[in-house]
Amino acid sequence: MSAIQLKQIHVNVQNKHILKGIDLTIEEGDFVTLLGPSGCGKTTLLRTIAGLQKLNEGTIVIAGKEVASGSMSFHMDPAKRGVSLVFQSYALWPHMTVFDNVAFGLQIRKLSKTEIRQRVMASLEKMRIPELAERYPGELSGGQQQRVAIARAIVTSPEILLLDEPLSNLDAKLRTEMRAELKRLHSELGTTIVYVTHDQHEAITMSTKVAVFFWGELVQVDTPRELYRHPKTLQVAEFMGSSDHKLNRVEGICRSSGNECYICTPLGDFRVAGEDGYPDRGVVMTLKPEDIVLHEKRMDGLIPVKVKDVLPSGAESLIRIDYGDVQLTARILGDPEFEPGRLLFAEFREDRINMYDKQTGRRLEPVIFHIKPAMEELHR
Ligand SMILES: Nc1ncnc2c1ncn2[C@@H]1O[C@H](COP(=O)(O)OP(=O)(O)OP(=O)(O)O)[C@@H](O)[C@H]1O
Repeated sequence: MSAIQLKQIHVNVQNKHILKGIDLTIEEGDFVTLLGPSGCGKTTLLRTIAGLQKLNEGTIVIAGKEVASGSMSFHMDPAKRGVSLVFQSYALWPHMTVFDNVAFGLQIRKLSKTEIRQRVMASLEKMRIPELAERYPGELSGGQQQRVAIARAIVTSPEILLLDEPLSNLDAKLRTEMRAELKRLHSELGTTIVYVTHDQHEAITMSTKVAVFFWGELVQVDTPRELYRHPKTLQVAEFMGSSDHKLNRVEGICRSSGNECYICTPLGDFRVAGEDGYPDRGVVMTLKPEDIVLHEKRMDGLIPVKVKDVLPSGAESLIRIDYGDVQLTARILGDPEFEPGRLLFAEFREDRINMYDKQTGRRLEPVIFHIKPAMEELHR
């Protein structure tokens, strides 16, 4: 049985159409991240699943039970949905100790004192903070407060945990640490997690599936690997590539030659399969900086490039290179001392290249990534 099924969800907030027909199925035990730029509707969707926001159209089914329906004007109380929500702002009670903050959800369920104590301490241990039980939130760091907020959310053993940008107030080091903690927690508890973030790296690191949003519409739902390697549209590719290093983007055109069709780009010509109805259309080729390998020695099949500059950032460097009028960025390990103007030889990882229809932004497939051998001469 699926943990959550969203069917054609439409939500208006203050007469603004925020969610526009969301269809999404989340399986039991999944860690699904809702990813998208600020304002695209991620939080609104999470609040709609939790029951804090009413929907206008569509249905939500949680663990086989319908909890909201636009057509029936049905809206189940948030407390009855079996979900627990952790907010970006922690929302801890400042006048209560950590123990009491975590115990709150159990006390209103009228459990015995012994059981409450045992469950609260187990939950604090899961978050590795049992020693903080008697402290007040004001005496804790941001990272510790976040752990308390998560301990409070898991103490009631919810089937589903909803997390709204829970790491955004933490510094970079703590964020990395908490990502690992959340991943561990997910595998230990087996709880279904729905996580909201606008951080691509965070989404790729933790999730079993990522749902990418733009302006209230879902554009791609995929495993992190598939999303990273094969973004379905140019918009998704550019959003995924914008987190740390700029995506290389090279324009080309599709041309027929006899029975074959080629995508001609300044970097070479790629033979296309299954796109014979495609001639003379504009194409955008994308390649990540890490998928360009730079060699110091000339070898067959490599493209000569000139170093523009080197941007070191500790363990790795970005090398900006020129090939004729085309400017590219390569990302390599280490801190090489390449002078501007130095000649290097670039190799493109062909299996990592994606091609998109320039007009519609849709990814072209299948494309056979076979560069014409004559390309170096052709494009000089
Ligand atoms: N209470 C509200 N009143 C008016 N507009 C709202 C309200 N809540 C959200 N919105 C609007 O709905 C849209 C989606 O907001 P939402 O918070 O869901 O986006 P988000 O993707 O989570 O963004 P962020 O990453 O910045 O939190 C935004 O344009 C926002 O301005």
